[in-house]
Amino acid sequence: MTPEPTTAAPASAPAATPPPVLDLTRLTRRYGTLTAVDDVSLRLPAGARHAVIGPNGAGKTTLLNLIAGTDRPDHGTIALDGADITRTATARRSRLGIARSFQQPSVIAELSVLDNVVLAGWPHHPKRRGAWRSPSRYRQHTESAGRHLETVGLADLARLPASTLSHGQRRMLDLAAALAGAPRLLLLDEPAAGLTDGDIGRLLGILGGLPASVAVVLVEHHVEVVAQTASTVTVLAAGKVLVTGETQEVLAHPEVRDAYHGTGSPAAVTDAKG
Ligand SMILES: Nc1ncnc2c1ncn2[C@@H]1O[C@H](COP(=O)(O)OP(=O)(O)OP(=O)(O)O)[C@@H](O)[C@H]1O
Repeated sequence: MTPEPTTAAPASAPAATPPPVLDLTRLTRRYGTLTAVDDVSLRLPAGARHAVIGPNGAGKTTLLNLIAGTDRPDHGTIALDGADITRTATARRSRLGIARSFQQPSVIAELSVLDNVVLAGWPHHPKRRGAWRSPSRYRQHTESAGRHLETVGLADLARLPASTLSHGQRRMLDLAAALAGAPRLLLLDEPAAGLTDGDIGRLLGILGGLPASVAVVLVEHHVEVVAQTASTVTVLAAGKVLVTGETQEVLAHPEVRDAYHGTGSPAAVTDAKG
């Protein structure tokens, strides 16, 4: 049931199959006697919309940390577009196209909303070293940051200090900052947590409008957000993959409902924490 990369090879001259954008092989992370991520394998094609769900403590954030490089596996490998990045530093992974948002938005409160996005995108600028000294490059970069703010609905607040934003707006700013590097792979850690219904509607619109070239790994307790955003899902339980498959199929499975919510009742799925 693991999603495989799609190919469009002509019958006469088979083209090389593109490597998965993300290929996790037997990833394991232990903390003392606890195995937080246990032998997890997953392959995602370019542009995938994949969710990772499971109960609290299942290992979802640890898995994102391993992919982003802020934590290291005890065993297993991670490949991005076919290149092994298991031992690649976090900053390099970021420049290779891995971006993430956090459970607690990583916003610099003293900077303006716009400058938060400018700063986040700066390491990805092809001529970043002398760019502050070039007004045209700075303008180009600032315009690009402005477009990301438009994407997340914060363009009108660009000049305000980020400290003035509500929790929901900070989450959107965190998302704009993650998009600033034009990522190949976007890791989202509970983007709907603490959002109002209105903010969740906005978030769904933003996630639905992400470029097809960006693959998304979404860790989320809010089942509606998972159902509307992800076409495939992995369920983690105690660090292990319980199942990977099509979202509707996986969410409807009684065993998943049991493992995820401790009950097989359908109501518990739609009333999921979020
Ligand atoms: N740095 C750490 N040191 C020790 N134990 C850790 C560390 N990070 C995570 N853990 C443990 O690993 C397990 C998995 O944690 P993780 O945060 O990945 O789960 P999760 O599925 O993201 O949970 P939640 O849904 O509550 O965010 C938990 O038992 C947690 O206490």
